Amino acid sequence: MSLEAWYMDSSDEDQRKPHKLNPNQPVTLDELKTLGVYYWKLNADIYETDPDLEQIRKEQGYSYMDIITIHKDKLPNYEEKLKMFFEEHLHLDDEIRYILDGRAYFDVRDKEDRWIRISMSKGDLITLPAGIYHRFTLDETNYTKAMRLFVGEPVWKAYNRPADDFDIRQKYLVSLSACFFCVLRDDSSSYIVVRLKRTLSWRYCVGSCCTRPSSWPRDSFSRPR
Ligand SMILES: CSCCC(=O)/C(O)=C/O
Ligand SMILES: [Fe+2]
Ligand code: NI
Repeated sequence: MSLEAWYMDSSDEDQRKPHKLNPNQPVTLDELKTLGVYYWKLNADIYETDPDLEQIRKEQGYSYMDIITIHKDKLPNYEEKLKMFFEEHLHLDDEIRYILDGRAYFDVRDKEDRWIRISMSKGDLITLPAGIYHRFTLDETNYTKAMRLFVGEPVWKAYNRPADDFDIRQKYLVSLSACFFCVLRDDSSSYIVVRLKRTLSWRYCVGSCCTRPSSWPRDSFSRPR
């Protein structure tokens, strides 16, 4: 099964509840991709030897890895950390998390500043771009075990909102706007537009709109660095 995401209600009830709207307003992987959020499904039963995970780590340069267990009996300063994780914040680097067991929610802001809740369970690997406002919470099962990946030495520092003056935040906002060729591409599938897109946009666009080379599978969410 694929990952599930939805727009959140605005109730102050327990953060661990799903907080779906009524009726539910789902968010697709393609919509998440336009925010710079990428997703892979892996086999977490074989994470120690998984060639697919190895390939992602190699391609994306995720040289650092550790495992965090978030449970009241396992994580020192559990309550304090959960509170910190649920404060709206950004990081200067991508946040890459692979759920090995249990469940959790990542909430991200969309372009209109609405909260999207991403439900993560065993086998889900997600990347949140540097500069995106987000937060994390356990769900009502109160347990998850996650692999944390990082390019180079990890920097865990979180900057709580407001952090709009940070360069990384401004860069992220720029990356949200689609380039001319991508707008053209989405409006037309004619041969000439597809050719234009292939020859120009991937080379020059800095946006999250055109980050997938044609050789990559349609359902792959990998992106070149
Ligand atoms: C599943 S790891 C804990 C959450 C975290 O590290 C973080 O930065 C949330 O935004
Ligand atoms: Fe683009
Ligand atoms: Ni974070």
